[in-house]
Amino acid sequence: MNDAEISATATLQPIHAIAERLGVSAEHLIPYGYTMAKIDLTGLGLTDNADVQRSPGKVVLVTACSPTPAGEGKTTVAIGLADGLNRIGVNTALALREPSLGPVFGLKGGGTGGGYAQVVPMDKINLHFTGDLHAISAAHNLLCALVDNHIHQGNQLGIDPRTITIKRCVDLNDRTLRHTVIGLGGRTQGVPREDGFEITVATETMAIFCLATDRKDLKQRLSQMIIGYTYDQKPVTVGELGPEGAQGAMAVLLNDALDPNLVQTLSGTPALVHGGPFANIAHGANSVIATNTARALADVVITEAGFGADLGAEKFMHITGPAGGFSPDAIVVVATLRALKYNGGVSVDEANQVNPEALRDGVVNLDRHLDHLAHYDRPVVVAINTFPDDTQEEITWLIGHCQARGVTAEICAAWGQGADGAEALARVIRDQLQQTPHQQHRREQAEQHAPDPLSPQALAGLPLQEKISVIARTIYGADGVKYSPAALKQLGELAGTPAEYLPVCVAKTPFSFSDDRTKLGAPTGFQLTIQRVRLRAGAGFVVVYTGRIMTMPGLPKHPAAEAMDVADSTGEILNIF
Ligand SMILES: Nc1ncnc2c1ncn2[C@@H]1O[C@H](COP(=O)(O)OP(=O)(O)O)[C@@H](O)[C@H]1O
Ligand SMILES: O=COP(=O)(O)O
Ligand SMILES: [Mg+2]
Repeated sequence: MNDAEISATATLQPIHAIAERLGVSAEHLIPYGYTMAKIDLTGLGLTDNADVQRSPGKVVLVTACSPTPAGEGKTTVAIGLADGLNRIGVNTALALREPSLGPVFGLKGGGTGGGYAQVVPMDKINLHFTGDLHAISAAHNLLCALVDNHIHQGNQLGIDPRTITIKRCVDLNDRTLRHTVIGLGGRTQGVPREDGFEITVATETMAIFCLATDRKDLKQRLSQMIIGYTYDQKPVTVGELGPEGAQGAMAVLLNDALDPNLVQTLSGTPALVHGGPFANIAHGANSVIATNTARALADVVITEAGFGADLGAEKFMHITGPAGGFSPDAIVVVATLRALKYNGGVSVDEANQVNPEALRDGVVNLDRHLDHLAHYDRPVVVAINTFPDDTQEEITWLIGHCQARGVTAEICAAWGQGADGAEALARVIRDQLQQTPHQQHRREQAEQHAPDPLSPQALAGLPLQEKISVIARTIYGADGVKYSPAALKQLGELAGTPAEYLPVCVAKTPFSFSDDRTKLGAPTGFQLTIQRVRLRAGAGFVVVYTGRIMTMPGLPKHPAAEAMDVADSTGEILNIF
């Protein structure tokens, strides 16, 4: 059976039974059908972030080596690991991102795991779910409309239309919308200007939705969003649009979405699935509201950061965690034989074949990710996500390679076997968590030692260009950083302002440590090229765009949409994966 058939034929528990596993009674649920709900944080008294910090659960971050275009199974392993931990008696919940329709109808497919390690009902979660992505798109597009209306109605703020920094959004891949001209048709049609679209998950509204700790913080962050600059180059914020700003109206559209979504895995593990930025063009983790709600309700929270550790895990450490007040108590790095062989120089199609030489050549990619993660002084475990074609010899070799460098490696067969396939990994993680000092103790320890250059506190103290240099050299293996004239000008405008010490969010290809997607493995002798820089004052970070990265993906030659359909008689969704 395929993922959708496994999901459709599974017996799901009523969502109130899943909530009860977290100690949440039905009165604090906002049902979306029988098997999905939002948790009513206000009713539950969990709206104040401080409530969470009292007795928080431990956090396990799932990251990966550099992936093939199909992805290497972080979501799948995260789900399997959570099922495995519950199976061995550890009270565990998941905190994951919700899928974007871009990949669902494009190349990669859904974001609900796979095989017997899925959050379900997979078709509903991958499509409209509880409407959050639509709400975020509407809130962001309302802001864009209010900005152009302000200019049309006399432009009292003196906004220079050529400097508007926000673009309209849609939660789809559509390259033809990257560059548009709006306001055509004469005096009553608005003021003509260049515009374009970003995919919703790349917008600052999505980033703010995922980094806000509560409703008040959400509105504060929204009000700080910079929408453009005046003719004398002063920043204009959302808070200046209209007498009270536009953040209130945006929050109205986001109000219902802000409560985290609750669903279940095929094994009945509670899963909070909420917010969805990608990790190549945004910060790549689910909402801190979902992670902190899960921390308040479970002993262990398994969460995932997108793409490889050079992207999602780095941003989790330096953006998501500090915003949410948490950091990982353990880190799981998903590795697959196919991804390592792909990094060893074979094509995606050949990567599933036995090829010890390519495996040996490509394992340098995993080694560089492990070198990076060692800087965070957390237990790191390699989870080998096994595929049907994998051979025991190559798996044994990889386990031995990891052990030789002092890193525990364990097989995860959750895709094919569900919780059964993740019990061994779950026992390894349980034992690691029992050994690691909890977050508070670790903070005390950190204060006694000189911080690692990649530690959140050390990196936070550096100005932007030094931050970029540390990340490029220490994580990516670059010899240095090259800036375009535009990037240097934009950095110059931020120098001397509070933005100069904000975290950086690197927008980069996920396939290479460099900004050239063809340089696989562990490339050396390269410069990281920064094309442009954008302040996201509401999200509280500065996005640095490298290489040719785009914030509106295109559809592939044969998008997944081509095979999709609905069964006439039953309305069943067909060929979604
Ligand atoms: N062990 C496996 N065997 C076969 N397919 C897998 C396996 N692990 C993951 N997949 C499939 O690979 C794709 C990517 O998995 P996913 O968990 O979304 O990866 P990531 O979160 O790293 O992008 C999904 O279609 C999933 O069903
Ligand atoms: O942002 C990317 O997420 P995945 O790596 O889970 O596809
Ligand atoms: Mg994923």
